[in-house]
Amino acid sequence: MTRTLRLDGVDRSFGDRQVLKNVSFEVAAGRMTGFVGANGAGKTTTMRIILGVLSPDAGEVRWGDTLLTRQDRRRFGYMPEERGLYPKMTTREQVTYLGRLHGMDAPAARRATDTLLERVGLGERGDDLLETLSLGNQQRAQIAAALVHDPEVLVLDEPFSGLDPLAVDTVVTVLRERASAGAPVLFSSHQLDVVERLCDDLVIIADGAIRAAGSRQQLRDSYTAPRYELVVAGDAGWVRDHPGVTLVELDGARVVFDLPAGADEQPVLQAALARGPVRAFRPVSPSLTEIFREVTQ
Ligand SMILES: Nc1ncnc2c1ncn2[C@@H]1O[C@H](COP(=O)(O)OP(=O)(O)OP(=O)(O)O)[C@@H](O)[C@H]1O
Repeated sequence: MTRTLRLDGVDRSFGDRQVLKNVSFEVAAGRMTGFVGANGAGKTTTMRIILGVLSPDAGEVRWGDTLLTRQDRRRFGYMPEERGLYPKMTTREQVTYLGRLHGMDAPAARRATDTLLERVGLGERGDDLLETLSLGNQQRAQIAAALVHDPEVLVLDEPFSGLDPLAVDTVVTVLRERASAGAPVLFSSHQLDVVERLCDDLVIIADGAIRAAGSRQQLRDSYTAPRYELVVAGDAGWVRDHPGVTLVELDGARVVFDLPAGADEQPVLQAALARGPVRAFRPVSPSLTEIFREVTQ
C-alpha cells in the first residue's frame, strides 16, 4: 500500500540554536520530491528526523493517516549523508548483508543484490572490496544498499553527489522506477540542474524554514514574474523603454524581459511588429535556479 509521507510543524534545536522551524511538507506517493537548500539549511536534520535517527522537539512525521512508527521505518530505504559501507566487505556481501538486516532471507537478499548491482552498473564489481572502488562506484553501491529490501519509501541524502552524468542517469532511472511503483521518493541535492530535470515536486528550505513547496509548475507560476523572449530582425534595445518591461538579457536582436504579473504581453509584440519582422516571441519558464534565488533571498 502506498501512502503519503507528511511532516507537520517540526521544530528542532541543537543547544540554543533552532535549526528547524515549523517544518511542514509532504512527499506524495509515486512522486519524486527534490529537497533543496543551501549548506546548513536543515536538509540532513530533516531527513534524520524522518528516519527516526533524531527526534523532533515539536511536530510529527506521519505516514498516511498515522504517526510513523519504528516498524514502518524498517520498510524505508535511507541513504545517509555519512556513507556507511564497510570498506573490507565486497560489494555483494555488503548489499546482501544490509538486505538481511532488513529481514530478508539469504536467497532473496542475494537475488535482490545481484539484480540491483547489475542495474546500477556494478555487475562486474560484486566481488571487489568496497575500499578498492572509485568514489563514484562506492556511491552506486550505497544506492544499491538503500534499495535492496525493496523499500516502500526512499529518503536519500545527496544521492547524486560525486556521480558522473552517465551514472546520474542510471540512478535516476532506478529511482524513477521506484516512484512509478508508488513509492514516495525524497532526495536532497545541491545540483539544481539535476533536481530540475528529475523531480516532480520541490521543497525549498532556507535557514531551517520551508520557503516554498509544490509541483515545479506551481512554483514557476507563483514565484516568478511572467518572462518572455523576443527575437527581432534588427536591434532589440528599444524594448528596454517599453512600459512595464524589466530587462533580463539583451543581446543584439534577442531580448529576454519580465512583465508585471497579469500584464498583457501583446503590446510588446505589436510594438515589435510595427518596427519590422519578428523572428520569435514566446513565454520563457524560469529555471529552478531563478526560483531558488527568489524564494531564499
Ligand atoms: N548534531 C548537531 N549538533 C549541532 N549542530 C548541528 C548538528 N547537526 C546539524 N547541526 C547544525 O544544524 C544546521 C543544519 O544542518 P544540516 O546538516 O541539517 O544542513 P543541510 O541542509 O543538510 O546542509 P548541507 O547541505 O551542508 O549538508 C547547521 O547549522 C548545522 O551546523
